[in-house]
Amino acid sequence: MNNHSTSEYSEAYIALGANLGDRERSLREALALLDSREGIEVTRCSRVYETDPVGYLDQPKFLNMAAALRTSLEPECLLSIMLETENHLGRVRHIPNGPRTVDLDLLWMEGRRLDSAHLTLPHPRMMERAFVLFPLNDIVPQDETSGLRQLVDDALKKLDGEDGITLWTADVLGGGSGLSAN
Ligand SMILES: Nc1ncnc2c1ncn2[C@@H]1O[C@H](COP(=O)(O)OP(=O)(O)OP(=O)(O)O)[C@@H](O)[C@H]1O
Ligand SMILES: Nc1nc2c(c(=O)[nH]1)N=C(CO)CN2
Repeated sequence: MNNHSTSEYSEAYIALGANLGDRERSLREALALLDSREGIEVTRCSRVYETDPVGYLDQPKFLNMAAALRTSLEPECLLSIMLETENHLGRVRHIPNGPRTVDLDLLWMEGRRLDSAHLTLPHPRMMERAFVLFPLNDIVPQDETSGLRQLVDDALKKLDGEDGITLWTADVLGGGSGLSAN
C-alpha cells in the first residue's frame, strides 16, 4: 500500500497497443510490469488482434489487446503507473495517433467518472474503436454490473464490421509470463 491507495479494490479495464519493434514482447512486458506493481493485479487478458492503423494511416499494423485489473489504486495513480510503464518500454511521442512501442489506455474503472486535465474516464474514444471493443468483448463478463457490458454490446452493434481486424494466433502471453488469455 502507498499514499495513493484506498482500502477498497476496484476492477479496471485497460487497452494495450503496439506497432513498433517486437510487438508481442512489448505487450507481454507491459502486462508483467503492471502486475508487478503494488496495488495492481492483472486478472484477465483478452486475445490478441492484429489491426490496421486508425487515424494516422502511414504506419505499421498494431497488435491490440485488453486486460482487466484488480486494483487498490486511485485512477490518477494507476494512470501514472501506466505512463511510467510506457516510458520504461521505450515509448516516444512524435506524431499524434502515430507509431508506438506500447500504448496503454485506461478505459474504464468501476463506478468512476472523471474529466480532468490528465484523465478522462470512461476513455472518450473507446466506444468507436474496433481495436478496443473486440478485445474488451473477450473479457467483460456477461453478468458485469457496472454498465460496461451493455456499453460494449451497444457499441459493437454500431460498428461497420470486422474490416482490418484479425485474430493473432501466436501465444503472446506464454513463455512463462504467468499470464493467460481469458
Ligand atoms: N482514460 C485515459 N487513458 C489514458 N490516457 C488518458 C486518459 N484520459 C486522458 N489521458 C491523457 O492522454 C494523454 C495522451 O495519451 P497518449 O499519448 O497515449 O494518447 P494516444 O494514445 O496517442 O491517443 P488516444 O488517447 O486517442 O488513445 C496522457 O498523457 C493522459 O494524461
Ligand atoms: N489499429 C490501431 N490504430 C490506432 C491505435 C491502436 O492501438 N490500434 N491507437 C491509436 C492511438 O491511441 C491510433 N490508431
